[in-house]
Amino acid sequence: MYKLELNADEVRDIERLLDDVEGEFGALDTEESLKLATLHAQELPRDVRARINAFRLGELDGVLVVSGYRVDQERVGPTPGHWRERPEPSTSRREELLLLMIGSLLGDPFAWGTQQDGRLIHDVLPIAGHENEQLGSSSEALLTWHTEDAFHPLRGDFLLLGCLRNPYGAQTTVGYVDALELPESVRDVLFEPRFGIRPDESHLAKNNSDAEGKAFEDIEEMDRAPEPIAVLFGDRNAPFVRADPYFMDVAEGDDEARSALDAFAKAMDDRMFDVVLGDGDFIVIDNYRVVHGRKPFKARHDGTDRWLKRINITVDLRKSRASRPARDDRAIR
Ligand SMILES: O=C(O)CCC(=O)C(=O)O
Ligand SMILES: [Fe+2]
Repeated sequence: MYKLELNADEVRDIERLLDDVEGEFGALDTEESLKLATLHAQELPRDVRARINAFRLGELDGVLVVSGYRVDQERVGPTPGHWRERPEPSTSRREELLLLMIGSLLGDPFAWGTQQDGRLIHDVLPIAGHENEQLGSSSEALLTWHTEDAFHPLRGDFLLLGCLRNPYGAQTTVGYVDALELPESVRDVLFEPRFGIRPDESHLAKNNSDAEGKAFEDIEEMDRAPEPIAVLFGDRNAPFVRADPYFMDVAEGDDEARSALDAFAKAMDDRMFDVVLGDGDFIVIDNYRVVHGRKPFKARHDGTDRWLKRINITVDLRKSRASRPARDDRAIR
């Protein structure tokens, strides 16, 4: 993990930049705002930009934590009980803007029409009733490690989380695929398209307000008949990963693929480590090189719970153009 600890000058410069530009933005999830965020990202401190660029190019390892930014807890106010109930206008606009600017140094933010009602900026917080689900909004269940949106060919290249608060130190888990020592025979099988990944539950109709339309039909189809894909791809010696074992299957009778997947999952389980995000920490996860999850914790549901902001970043918006209704619509539908 690469830790970028902002020094006092950098924190001051970032605060000033936010002060100077915040007023130029209307709603943050418009094309206009995203364009502006890309421009203003170039005014972040030089060393911060240099490190994020090195990260983008894969020079650093696949997890970057930027810390030192301070969150005004009073301004942010109580953690909502549901992502639908987040304050409007947002009380954490500055943090959302900083998240978008960091993301803009890596690529372009995009949304899913089938997740959190198509919002660009997600709220990750414990929801009463979801305690034991395989969802970011669970708490008492282990959120098993995964590639973000592993089931989808248009999944993000990078995942960014900005931590507003985490009073009880709930642990995010992270694991590097290139740290795994796998027998050659297992590696061979993992490079073959013999694994199906079903959509995780955040994309299901029941977890969205309005679940009509083609996008949800596509999700249903991916759930019914997931396309066989390879778990490892790219360079044989430093492979990329695409996996979400909780939602994975192999063809009936393909015992070789089943045992390769089990060996892979076991090797990854053994190498996962914890990252506790603190107030004002921003974590960037390379969604091709690293898997992530979250350990169980006890939610309070009293306005003091852990609260993260989340965005997905693609390095090539054009890949999803046919799945977005308009050039300036960032949601895959
Ligand atoms: O809560 C966390 O630390 C991570 C949750 C997660 O998997 C996600 O937000 O994609
Ligand atoms: Fe995730």
